[in-house]
Amino acid sequence: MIPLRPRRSALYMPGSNARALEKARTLAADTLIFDLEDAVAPEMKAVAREQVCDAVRSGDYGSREVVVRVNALDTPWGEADLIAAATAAPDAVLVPKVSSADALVAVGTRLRRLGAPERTRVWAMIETPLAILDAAAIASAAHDVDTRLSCFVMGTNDLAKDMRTRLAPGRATMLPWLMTALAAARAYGIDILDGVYNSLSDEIGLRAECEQGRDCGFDGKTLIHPNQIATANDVFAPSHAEIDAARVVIAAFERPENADKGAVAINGRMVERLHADMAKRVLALAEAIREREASA
Ligand SMILES: CC(C)(COP(=O)(O)OP(=O)(O)OC[C@H]1O[C@@H](n2cnc3c(N)ncnc32)[C@H](O)[C@@H]1OP(=O)(O)O)[C@@H](O)C(=O)NCCC(=O)NCCSC(=O)C[C@H](O)C(=O)O
Ligand SMILES: [Mg+2]
Repeated sequence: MIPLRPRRSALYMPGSNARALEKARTLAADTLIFDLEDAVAPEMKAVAREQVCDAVRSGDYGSREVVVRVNALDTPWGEADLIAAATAAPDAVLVPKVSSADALVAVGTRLRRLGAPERTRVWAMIETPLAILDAAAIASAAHDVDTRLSCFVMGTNDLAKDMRTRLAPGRATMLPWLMTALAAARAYGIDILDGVYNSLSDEIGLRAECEQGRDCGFDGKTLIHPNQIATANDVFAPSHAEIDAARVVIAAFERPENADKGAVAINGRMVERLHADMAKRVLALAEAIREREASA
């Protein structure tokens, strides 16, 4: 089976909030994003950087993936953030407001010169109009090993701001941009996470947006509050019915009588070998989730 990293739920927290960094050690999120950028006031940037790097170095987050969102390199804090992150060595450094592949090359090159270990990957926020227009070129940076690019993260709040778009239920205006970024990510073989849902207590609205994101093809959703984790984990995991159906499809193509067939009928539906590939991915994801939760 293909090894996969579950990223159903990626919880942001302000790096300046020591209580949140502490609490994250016990939360069920697959991914933790320690923010040094927009969630941190300018006068707290240095404190946040130190707290976040101490937290990363503590190694207290078990099987959760740990990501540090730095300030952009062209801000007063970006260089110091990268230096600190390179030493702390999180699973990934998330770069905000990326609008070109060159910006990622600059970050990847800087991380290498700073001696960041290879396992520290680079993730890119897709949250500017230029990033949407040049999404494929930015994603293609994943083929340049120097960039370390392995994941896109949608920044729907910044996108709405820059586009002057209203965030509305159903996200009709946002969908073309979400799907453009998604196609770019898939074309170059990287993961992609959906943007945040700003309401802290509307579980029905959150679930609907998670389901929309899953149906679009996102690997998971970025979150802002612990009470959003269970919903994202539930929606982005294969359901029992999907796991059972995947087993049926795989078994059908393993039968000797189907060895030379490209398509078979199962319960009145055409099933091709591409569906068996999809079914194997469903099982691999379910297994990866089981392993992550077992070692949390
Ligand atoms: C939105 C919040 C400021 C609300 O915080 P608060 O009022 O403290 O919430 P609660 O009292 O309900 O908190 C209950 C307990 O949970 C802990 N908590 C809260 N939020 C988090 C969190 N994100 N991570 C970890 N722990 C959290 C509280 O400490 C309480 O703990 P306890 O003491 O045990 O009771 C707050 O939720 C928050 O700051 N959220 C994250 C904000 C953030 O990081 N924003 C930046 C990313 S969003 C973005 O910019 C995306 C993108 O760039 C774009 O453009 O779209
Ligand atoms: Mg943003």
